[in-house]
Amino acid sequence: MSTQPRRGGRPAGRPYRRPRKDPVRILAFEALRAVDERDAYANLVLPPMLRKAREKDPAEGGIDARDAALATELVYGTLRRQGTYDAIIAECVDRPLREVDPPVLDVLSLGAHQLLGTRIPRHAAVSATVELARVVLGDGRAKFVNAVLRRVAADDLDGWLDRIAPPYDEDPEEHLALRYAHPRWVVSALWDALGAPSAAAQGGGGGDITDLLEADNERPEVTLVARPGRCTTDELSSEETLPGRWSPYAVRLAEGGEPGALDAVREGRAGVQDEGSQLVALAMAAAPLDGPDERWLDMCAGPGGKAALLGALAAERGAALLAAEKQPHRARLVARALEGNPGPWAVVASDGTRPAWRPGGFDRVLVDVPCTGLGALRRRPEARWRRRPEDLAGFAPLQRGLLRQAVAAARPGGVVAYVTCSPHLAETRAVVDDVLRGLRKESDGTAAELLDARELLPGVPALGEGPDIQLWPHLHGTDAMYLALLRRTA
Ligand SMILES: C[S@@+](CC[C@H](N)C(=O)[O-])C[C@H]1O[C@@H](n2cnc3c(N)ncnc32)[C@H](O)[C@@H]1O
Repeated sequence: MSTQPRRGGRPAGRPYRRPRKDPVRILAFEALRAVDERDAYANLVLPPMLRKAREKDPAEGGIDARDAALATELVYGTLRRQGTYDAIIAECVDRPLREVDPPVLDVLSLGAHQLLGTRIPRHAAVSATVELARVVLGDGRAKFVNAVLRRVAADDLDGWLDRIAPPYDEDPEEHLALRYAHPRWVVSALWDALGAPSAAAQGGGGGDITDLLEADNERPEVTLVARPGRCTTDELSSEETLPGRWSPYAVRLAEGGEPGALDAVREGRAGVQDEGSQLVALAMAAAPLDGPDERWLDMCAGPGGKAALLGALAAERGAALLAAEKQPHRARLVARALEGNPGPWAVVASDGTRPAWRPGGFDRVLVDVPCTGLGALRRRPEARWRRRPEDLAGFAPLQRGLLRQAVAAARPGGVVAYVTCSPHLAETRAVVDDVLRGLRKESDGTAAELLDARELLPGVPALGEGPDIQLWPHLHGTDAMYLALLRRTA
C-alpha cells in the first residue's frame, strides 16, 4: 500500500479520524479567547463557564469537580506565565509571534503550559493540545501546533530559562522577569517598593524579590470576613477552615471551599475579603481620635467590601457611614453590600473629587483609590501583562485629587486612611508626599500630618520603617495593600 501523502496531507489509506473533543481543554481555550479577544477578566469569565459545564451531562461535554480544577489551573497558569511562554514559543516558530493568529497562539500557550508548568506527561500534553487544535483550529493548523509543541517539548522550563533568560549577574531584572513571568517594568517597580532585603531575608527568612515574585504566581487562599456584630468567626469555622493570620474577623477557607455555600455569606453577614483589605479598614477604624467619632466616610467604596466592614464597625460604636462611589452601578453594589448593616449608613453615587458633602464634617475618612492593582497579581492572572507603565500617569492626578478631597472632608483632628492595592511607589508614597507638600504651600489653612500606622496593626510583623505600611503576599499572605494614615491638624 502506498504511504504517499494525499493532497490533504493525510497518508493514503489511513482513515480519517474525527478529533477527540476534550471538554476541559475546549473550555480552557474558550476562556483564554475571551480574555484575549474581549479583554475579559479570567476570574470573572471562568466561574460561570465552569458552572455551566458542571451542570451539563457528561455525554454532552459536562465536567466534574476535578475537571473544573484542571481547567482553572490551565487557564490561570497559562495566563500568568504568558510572557515567558511567548518568549519560548518565539524560539520555536519561524516567524514573529505577532504574525501568528491569536487563537493559534492561545492553543500554543495552553500546550506550553501543560508541557512546562504542569505534571502532565509530555506525550499527553502534546497529543491533547493537538487534538484541541484539530477541534478549534482545523487539521491544517493543528499540524503547525504539533510541530511547534514538539520543539517546546525538547526541554523543560529550567532548560528553556537557561537558554532565553540572561544570567542574573548580567541583567537581574530581565532574568527575574523571564524566570518568574512578570513584565520587566513590574519587577523593577516591585523591587523599588520592596527596598533592600530585610535583615530577616538576609538571614534566609524570606522577604526578598524572588519570594515576592513566586508568591504572585501562587493562587491566594480564600479568606472570609465575619462582619462584627452580624456574624462571628466561630459561625464560619469548621474542619475546612483555618483562623485568620492577623485579622480577628478573618477565617481562611481550605482549597475548594465554597463561600457561597455558607448561610452567613449568602445573607451578607460575612463576605469574601482578603486579610490585607480587612487590616487597612481595621487600622482606619482604630486610629486614635480626640473628640467625636460619629461620622465616617468611605470615598471610593465600590464594590463595597471595605464599606461593609466599616459599616459594621461604625455601627458597634454608634457612628454612621457614608459610602461614595462614582460609578452608579458600583454604587448599587455598595448598597447591596451594606444591606442589613445594623447601624446608620447611606450610599451616594458621587465623584469624590467634586464632593457631594460639606467639607470638614467627617471624623474618619477612607480613600481607597483606583490604581494599577499591582498588589493583587495573584488574583488576576492576566493583569500583569495588560497593565502598562503609562497607566501610572493616568491614575496620578486622580489619586492626588481624591486624597486632597479626603483631607478636606475630615474635620480638624479627624483621620484619613489613604489605601491602594498597589505597592508601586508612584501610587503610594509619592502621592502622599505630594499632597502633604501641596497642603503646606496652600494658604487656606488646611494642614495634615502622617501618623504611624504600624501601631494600629499589633502583632503584624515586617511592616517596614513606617509611618506608612506596605503589606506583602510573601510576608503576610495578603494582597500588597498600602496604607498611609493622616491626621488633619487644621
Ligand atoms: C480600589 S476600588 C475601591 C474598592 C473598595 N474600597 C472595596 O473595598 O470594595 C476604587 C473605586 O473607586 C471608584 N472611583 C473611581 N474614581 C472615583 C471618583 N472620582 N470618585 C469616587 N469613586 C471613584 C472606582 O469606580 C472603584 O470602584
